[in-house]
Amino acid sequence: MQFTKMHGLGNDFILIEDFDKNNLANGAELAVRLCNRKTGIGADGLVFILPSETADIQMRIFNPDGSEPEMCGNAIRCFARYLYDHGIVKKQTIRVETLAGIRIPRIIENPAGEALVEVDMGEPELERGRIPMLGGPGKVVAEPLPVNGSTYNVTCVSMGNPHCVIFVDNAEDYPVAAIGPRVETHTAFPNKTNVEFVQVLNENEVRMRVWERGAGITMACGTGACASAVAAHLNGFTGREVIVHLDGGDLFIRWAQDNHVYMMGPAAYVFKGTTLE
Ligand SMILES: N[C@@H](CCC[C@H](N)C(=O)O)C(=O)O
Repeated sequence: MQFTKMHGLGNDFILIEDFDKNNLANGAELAVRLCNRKTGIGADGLVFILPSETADIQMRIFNPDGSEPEMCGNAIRCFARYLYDHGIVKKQTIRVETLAGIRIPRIIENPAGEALVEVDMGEPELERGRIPMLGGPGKVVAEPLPVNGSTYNVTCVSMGNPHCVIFVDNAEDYPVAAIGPRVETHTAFPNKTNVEFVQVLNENEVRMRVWERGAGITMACGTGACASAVAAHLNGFTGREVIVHLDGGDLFIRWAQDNHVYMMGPAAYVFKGTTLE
C-alpha cells in the first residue's frame, strides 16, 4: 500500500488514496496498526482519500485507537494540499465530503513561505443534545461538571466532532494527561469528547493544549482550536478572531458574522512510503 505522511503543526497523518474503496472497510484495523509509533508508520490518524457523489472528493479519518471521528481540522488542510499538489482536484477551493458534512478548504499560494490552507469549517453546534452531551436542552457555557471529586466549568461545542473546553489559569503546567481522559470518557458524553485546556492570554490570543478522543495528547487540534475560539467568545473572553497557540504552532481562527468558523494554518509533507505487510 502506498502512503504519504503529512502533518499540520505536528498533528500527523497517514494519507492513502483509496478510490476503489478497497481499504476503507478495514479502516479501524489499519489505523491501529499503521498509527502505532513503534511497530507501524506512526501517526495521530489514518486518512482515506475517496470518491464522492456529493462533493469534489471525500475524506474519512480513523483515530489511532480505531474509532472514526466525524471531522479533523489539521487533516483536512493536509488533505487539500495533497489533492492540489497531486492534481487530483485541479482547483484551489475544494468541496470535501466528511461525516460532519461538506467542509471547504482553500489553498493559499505562498511561494515565499510555508503552504497555508484556510478552511471553512462550517457552523459550530452549541445545542447540548447535538454535542452530544446528556442533560436537557440549551447551550453548555461555563457549566459545572463534576469529575472524580473535582468540578470543572465546561463550555461544549461541536465542530462536527465533540469538544469540551475548560478555561485554566496556566495551560503550560496543566495536568492534561491526568484530567483529559477522565473528561473524554465522562458519562455526560455518550460519544466521548475531545478536551481542550485553554488559557486566555488577551482578547486576541489563547494558549491551548489538548487531549484528543481516541488519540490522547497531540501537538495540535484544528477542530479543537475552532471550538476553543468559539467558547472563548461565548464566555466574553475574546473577540471573534483569535490566534490559538498550540504545542506545534499557531492557528488563526475567525468566527465570522455568517456564523461559519474559518481556520487558517500550515500543511506539510513528511515522507512517502510503501507498507510491506
Ligand atoms: N486532530 C483533529 C481531530 C481528530 C479527531 C478527534 N480525535 C476526534 O475523535 O474527534 C483536528 O485537527 O481537528
